[in-house]
Amino acid sequence: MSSYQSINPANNELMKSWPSHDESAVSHALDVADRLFHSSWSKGEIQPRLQVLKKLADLIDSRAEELATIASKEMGKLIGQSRGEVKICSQIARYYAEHAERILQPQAYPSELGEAWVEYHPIGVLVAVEPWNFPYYQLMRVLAPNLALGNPVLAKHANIVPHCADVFEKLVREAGAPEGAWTNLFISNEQVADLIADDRVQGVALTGSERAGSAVAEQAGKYLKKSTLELGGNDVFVVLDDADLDEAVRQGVQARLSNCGQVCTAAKRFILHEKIADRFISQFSAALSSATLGDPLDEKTTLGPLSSADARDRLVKQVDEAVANGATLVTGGKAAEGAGCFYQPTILTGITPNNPAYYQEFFGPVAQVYVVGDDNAAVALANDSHYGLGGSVWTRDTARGRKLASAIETGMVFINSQSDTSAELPFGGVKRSGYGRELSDLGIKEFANQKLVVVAG
Ligand SMILES: NC(=O)C1=CN([C@@H]2O[C@H](COP(=O)(O)OP(=O)(O)OC[C@H]3O[C@@H](n4cnc5c(N)ncnc54)[C@H](O)[C@@H]3O)[C@@H](O)[C@H]2O)C=CC1
Ligand SMILES: CCCCCC(=O)O
Repeated sequence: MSSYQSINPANNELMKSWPSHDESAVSHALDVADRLFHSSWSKGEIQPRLQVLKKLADLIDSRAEELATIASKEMGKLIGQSRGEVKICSQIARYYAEHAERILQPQAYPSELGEAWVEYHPIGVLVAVEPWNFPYYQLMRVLAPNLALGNPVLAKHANIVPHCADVFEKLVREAGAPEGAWTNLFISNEQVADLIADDRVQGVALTGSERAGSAVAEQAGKYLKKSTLELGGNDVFVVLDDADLDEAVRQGVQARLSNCGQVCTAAKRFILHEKIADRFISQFSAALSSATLGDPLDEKTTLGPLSSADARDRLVKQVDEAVANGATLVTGGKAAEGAGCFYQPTILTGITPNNPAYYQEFFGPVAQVYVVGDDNAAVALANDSHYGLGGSVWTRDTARGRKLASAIETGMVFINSQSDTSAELPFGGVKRSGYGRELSDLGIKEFANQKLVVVAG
């Protein structure tokens, strides 16, 4: 039985099983990608590659509804949120089409040795290992900068979103990219490891769990290949005593329930100043528990299913364990009745450091709520985490917000906005949230040979 299956998590319907790629198919894909890297496509003028990105952005826009529906059916994202994901994918393609040539211009380095500059060259074939939660965006974050730079990519997508993986590859080819520029492979973890070990592969980008990140980074390290990791997060949503409470509640609900909470930068730990905590919890709980669970294709639905039965079962176990270890359930706390992988929006309070939940990421509609007495306590709690991805701070005093943003040990902090992403801004974290940055000028240089050239003076 193929390990790549399209199963609708809203009703558990098996829509399609996808055949895996065997050794000869993988070997062929690597041969073609490596030949492409050594061709004028990768090493020549950038503009032909940027034209492909422009065309890709237009194609995505023209097929947005079809693409959004495929994603919502395959991993349960609300149709409106899938439309938003498709939109940002064309934004990323367009951003690099318009800015990559400028970003990759040689950079002068004044030096006593003579005229010196750094050039940016592609390094070769990359492997991309990506998760199901943003089935197109996670692929585009690797494709767009590396197609602009000239690195061919072999992509291994999550096993539960093969239709998204397949349609993405077809779009890239339809946009004019040659065979080998982006190749989707329905392969096993072992086949990924073999690819990373191959001399023709120069790097690997992964987004996913710590478990996957650790395994892939270990293999990359063993074979001295560059890697970037974007892993889990346990991001804080800090509400200070002078915050616009209604706006903080409104965005807090979105930040926890969007994509059924399956977002690495979702608000997961709500840290509330004691002066506003009761009001926030009351409004937040009322709003969360009024979510409309249902088919993600129904515009009236405000909370879809988790991505799979496994994801739902993991969350059930995690919340039960948190309560068994002393957490208080304010609302929710159970899988929803009926078919599909639904889970009730949930709030947990009273989580003490000796509760396993204290350091755990809840990858679903489960909010951990903590109450603190001042800003220093908020920062100390925020930083008491194995993760360091994103976070947000809510206050009417921007200087106060800036101070906390700088003190919180993560890769990204938003003030008076839930975490977000945009092509021109770097994305990534520290600690066990991984390393490296995607998007922006930083993302396109992660897998570039930043070559120094010096003309002796
Ligand atoms: N940072 C993020 O955006 C995401 C984080 N996650 C985290 O991962 C957890 C579990 O979600 P999963 O879908 O199971 O993520 P996962 O980490 O298992 O899957 C991510 C990708 O890595 C691949 N993978 C897993 N183990 C691998 C290995 N040993 N070698 C090569 N490839 C491997 C998977 O097939 C998939 O393509 C979530 O609870 C969440 O904590 C999941 C999705 C996105
Ligand atoms: C809109 C936010 C995108 C987050 C992508 C992630 O979960 O890795």
